[in-house]
Amino acid sequence: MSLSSRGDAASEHRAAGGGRCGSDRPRGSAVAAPPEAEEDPGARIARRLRAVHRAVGELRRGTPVLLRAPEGPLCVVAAETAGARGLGALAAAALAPPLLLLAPARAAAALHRPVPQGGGGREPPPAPSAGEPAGVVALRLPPALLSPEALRGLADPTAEALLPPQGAPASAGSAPAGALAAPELAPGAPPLAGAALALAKLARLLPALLAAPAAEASADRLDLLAVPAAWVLDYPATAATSLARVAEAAVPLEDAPEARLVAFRAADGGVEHLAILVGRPEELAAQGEAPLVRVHSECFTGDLLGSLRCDCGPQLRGAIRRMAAEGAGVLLYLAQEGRGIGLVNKLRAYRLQDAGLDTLDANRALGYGADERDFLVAATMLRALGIARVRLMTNNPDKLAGLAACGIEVAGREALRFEANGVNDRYLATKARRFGHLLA
Ligand SMILES: Nc1nc2c(ncn2[C@@H]2O[C@H](COP(=O)(O)OP(=O)(O)OP(=O)(O)O)[C@@H](O)[C@H]2O)c(=O)[nH]1
Ligand SMILES: [Zn+2]
Repeated sequence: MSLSSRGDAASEHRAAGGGRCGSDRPRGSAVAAPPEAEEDPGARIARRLRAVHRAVGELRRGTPVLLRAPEGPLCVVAAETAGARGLGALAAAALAPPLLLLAPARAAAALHRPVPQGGGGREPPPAPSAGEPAGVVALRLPPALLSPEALRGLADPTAEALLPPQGAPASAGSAPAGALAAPELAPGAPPLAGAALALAKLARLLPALLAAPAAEASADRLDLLAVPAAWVLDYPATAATSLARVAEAAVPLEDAPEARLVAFRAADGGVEHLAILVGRPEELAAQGEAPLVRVHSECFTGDLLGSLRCDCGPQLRGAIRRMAAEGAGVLLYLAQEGRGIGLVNKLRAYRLQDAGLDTLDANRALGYGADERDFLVAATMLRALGIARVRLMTNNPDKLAGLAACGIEVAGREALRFEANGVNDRYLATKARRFGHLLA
């Protein structure tokens, strides 16, 4: 069986960078890591991961963070969570008026017009979005838009429209709203804009941040967390390769009484991923056979609630049943909700889909890539289980390519298709047409 994807239906998503392994970000001077003293490599990795993890927490709390690089720090606060205190701290740190950093699709919506390719951004996008419509766009905001409510409206396409199209009357007799309080395209984005957006994505927030250059001393002066931009960009790959087994127990399942769960955790104590082992797949692997493997991204709505919007629930149960029938298999249950954008953003994407966008364009309208996952996490877990060859249960050619790129030999593909249910028809059709899924 050919493992390559259908040549005639090369998906635009894959052309945009699907199926990679870990970070392939360019290493430019703008994000070079600072020199570090001699340190045990494990301790160094854990320290870097922890620093990024803490920065993620600060953004989620609405507190600014200082991104460090040789060019000088950039102070950023997330548009979604910034309150008056966060904006005050950013203003106190700022050496110049702040800019709003957005993904191109969101910037175009905020400006009510297309943005030039590259959008004035000077830095290539970070790894999770490599190949997506490029760049980060910076907007200048008039003072009226430097409020928490206005920033949330600019960041969130599902928020009530705060800004009528430029020139459209806000209400009878008043001046055009756009003339009073419209964002403007800035000539360029700051050098660390890509790292800023990457940090917001790690926080599973809308990728929209207010950013200003700051002095090094502002970290101490204002008690702000500072983290090297390079560590932010490296976080997904570093976290994935640091995964280690932390717990294991037998968990008999309705469909597979001989099941065990193995939990994996990254060195920063961050998000945990699970392997569900049916039978003894490690023994098959030790004998040189390729066990059945499913790489399943978490879907709270489909897996747990039985949502009809997707096909995740039937795929989860169906894969476990097939493994039980065959006597062995591994299902990796990865904490990659919503193809890596998180549950809150997936709900937002559903709102946009209810308004007419498909699943791919909805992600982009939020400022995310079509698929933010990479499969280094899965490859690391499989290797830790002693499994280097697999028969992969999937319809997604990116998973085949992604695992192979991470050094796992994909000896075969097992389709995992379920009939459309009357609600998910368009979703499945989009997966086939725009992601190149093998659903025919
Ligand atoms: N962003 C977003 N995520 C979705 C949507 N519908 C389902 N998901 C998420 O998509 C992920 C499931 O995708 P998958 O089933 O791995 O895998 P796949 O890419 O479809 O490939 P298969 O292996 O063939 O199933 C889960 O994390 C779901 O939460 C959607 O409309 N938008
Ligand atoms: Zn789902």
